[in-house]
Formats: sequence, C-alpha cells, structure tokens
Amino acid sequence: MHLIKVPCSSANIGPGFDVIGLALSMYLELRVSVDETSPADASNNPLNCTVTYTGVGAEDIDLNPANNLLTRTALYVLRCHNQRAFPPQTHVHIHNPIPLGRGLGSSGAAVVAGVLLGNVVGKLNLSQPRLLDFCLMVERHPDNVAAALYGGFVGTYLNELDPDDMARKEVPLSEVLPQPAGGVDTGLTPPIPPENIGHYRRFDWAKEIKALAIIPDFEVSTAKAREVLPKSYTRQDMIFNLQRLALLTTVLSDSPPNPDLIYSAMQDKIHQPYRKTLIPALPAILSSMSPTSHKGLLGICLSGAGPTILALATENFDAIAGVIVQHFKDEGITCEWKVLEPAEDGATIREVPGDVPGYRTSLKTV
Ligand SMILES: Nc1ncnc2c1ncn2[C@@H]1O[C@H](COP(=O)(O)OP(=O)(O)O)[C@@H](O)[C@H]1O
Ligand SMILES: N[C@@H](CCOP(=O)(O)O)C(=O)O
Repeated sequence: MHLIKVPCSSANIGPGFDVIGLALSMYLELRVSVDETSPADASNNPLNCTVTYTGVGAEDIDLNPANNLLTRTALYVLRCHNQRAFPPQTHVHIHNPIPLGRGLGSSGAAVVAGVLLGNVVGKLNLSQPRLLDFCLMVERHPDNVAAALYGGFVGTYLNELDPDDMARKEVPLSEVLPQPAGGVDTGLTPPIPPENIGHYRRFDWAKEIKALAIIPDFEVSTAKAREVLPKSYTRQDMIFNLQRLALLTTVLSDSPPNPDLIYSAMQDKIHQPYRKTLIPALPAILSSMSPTSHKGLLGICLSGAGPTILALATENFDAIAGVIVQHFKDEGITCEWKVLEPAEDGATIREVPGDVPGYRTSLKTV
C-alpha cells in the first residue's frame, strides 16, 4: 500500500498575492491500494476506484470517484497518459484534517494528492516539474500547490507561454476535469499540460518563527474571495506591495527575527482590503494588533483567501490567539486555533505495510 502525505499551506503571507506560499504541519493523508489480480467490475464501478474518507467534511465530500476533486485530478493525469480508468480494484482512503474553505489550502493539497495518486497508480514516474504542470492545470494560482508539493516557504511564478500553450493552459476547468455523468467515459482526451508552466524558489525560514492559525467557524470559497478583487490596481498600491514583498522573502529568514521589519513586510493593499467584506472581524484584527501591542507577535495577515488569520509569532501564542478569537466572538463567530510549523518536506509518498482501513479484502502492495 502507498501512503501519500500532503501538507496544508498558507498563501500570500500579506503582500505576496498569488506568489508566496508556506507549507504547514497539518497533512492530508491518502492510503492507496490496488489489486490488479481481481477482475474489474465495469458495470458497478466503471472507474475501478472506491473512495472512503475520514476527517473534516466527512458529511459533505462527494465520494463518487467521478466527482471527488482528488480522484478527478488523478483521472485527469491518467487520461493524459492514455489510461481511461484506475487500475482494477483501486481503493483510496482519504484522511483529511485540513479545514475546507478556510484559506489553509485544502483544495491545493487535494490537487497535489490527486496528481501524485495518478502518478503512482498509473506507474508514470513523472518528474517534479511535470507534477507541478499537472497541478497548475487544475489549481491555477501557483502559491498553494508549489508549497504543498515542494514544502517550506516558497516564491512562485508562471512562465509566459507561447500562444498555443497559453490556450491549452487556459481551457475551462470543466474540460480539464470533465464530470462524466455516472462515471461514463466520453472517450475524449483532456488537454495535455504545456511543459514548464510554473517555477518555484525556496526561501529560508528562521527556526524561532511559528505560525499561529486562527480558524473561524465559517467557510469562504476561494473562487468567491477572488471575485471581490478589482481587475486593476493603482501604481501606488502595486509599489506598496512590491516594496514589502522584496523585504518579506528575506526578513523571515533572519535569526533572531526583527518584529518591526516583519510586521511592515506583511502589509498588503491588493487583496486583504477587498476581502474584509467577506470576513467581518478582519479590519479590527489587522488594525489593532502589532509587535508593540502584543509581545511575541511578528506579523499578521489573512491566510490565503481567508477567513483564517495567520499570526507569525515567537512566543505568547495563547494570549495572541485569545485576542483574535475574541475579535471574532464580538462578531458572533467561534474559532479554533493551532500552532503550526513549516512543513519542510512537502508532499511525500512511501510504501507502508497493511490494508486500507475498512476495506473488505486483503490487498497486495502496488
Ligand atoms: N480532501 C479533499 N477531497 C475532496 N475535495 C476536497 C478536499 N479538500 C478540499 N476539497 C474541495 O475544495 C473545496 C475548498 O477549496 P477552496 O474554496 O479553494 O478553499 P481552501 O483551499 O482555502 O480550503 C472544498 O469545498 C472541496 O470541494
Ligand atoms: N493566492 C490565492 C490563495 C488562495 O488560497 P486558499 O488557501 O484560500 O485556497 C488567493 O489569495 O486567492
């Protein structure tokens, strides 16, 4: 059996909208087994795949492999390599502790896991850059998927592709991940990703800095949080963010950390001000908390598209989290909070002994 582990991630870290990602120590886990000695059951299970799920969102996540984001992504990878379905008797058990729609990269982790799943069951042996190409065909901003795939604190960029490749990359998601009714295969080949869609660069991270995630009890879909953003920005606001982003990539590696520099480097004018309409307590939190007012705090921002708040800190986690939790409480919103660390390894895959939990037969290792 294969065990695939993919970390959650916090994108943007203030000014690095669609650029910066930080992989964090909360992991989506997949246990995958294949029994190619058993016959395929084409009438009941045309995609040859059974999905089980535990963890966050167990009541809501669609376990039909034709609809589930993770298995659809794997199927996309397989179909680009002329494999129309999973190998016979594939079973995938998903264990997901990452809150959904909270700005902690649950969809990015699911997409990375799906690409790794397609790669392993299809025995495709794709390179790391090619895995990233497949991820970027599904989740089109690179910050979460690059952090989840490669690990650590990363900066990402997309290449300027030639017009044909650009057109392939921009086909609607419904064509990349067609949703066949009842799993019936349309026989169409999906768009093959262009080569080298995106790249990443890893930055150092000071060992003293922990990431405090304060997770409100409501969802904001990333798609919705992108719709509230303007189509263009003033030169002044772009320069404001670029100046801070240039600082951010190095000040978070300084040991000991410099709180005032980090606080300044995490200011943003291109996404957070527009997202406050979706996250009631955001303006009060950002305007009232700083290293001067709260010992141990280094900087504070919206995690990804929100609503989670990410506070970088060296100590005093309970007190800092308590203040943020109270701001949400004042708006009638409850929260949970966690202290996380950078997930340096990114996504990993290894063979482990045993059966997929709850599966009915004994399965051989792939
Ligand atoms: N493990 C998973 N399996 C299947 N679908 C998932 C999984 N994780 C996330 N998703 C899908 O991604 C959606 C959340 O994505 P998104 O709005 O981008 O928020 P975020 O990535 O910030 O959590 C979920 O509602 C669900 O549809
Ligand atoms: N750069 C993206 C990041 C979205 O992250 P998520 O964790 O909320 O999916 C954005 O800010 O829209």
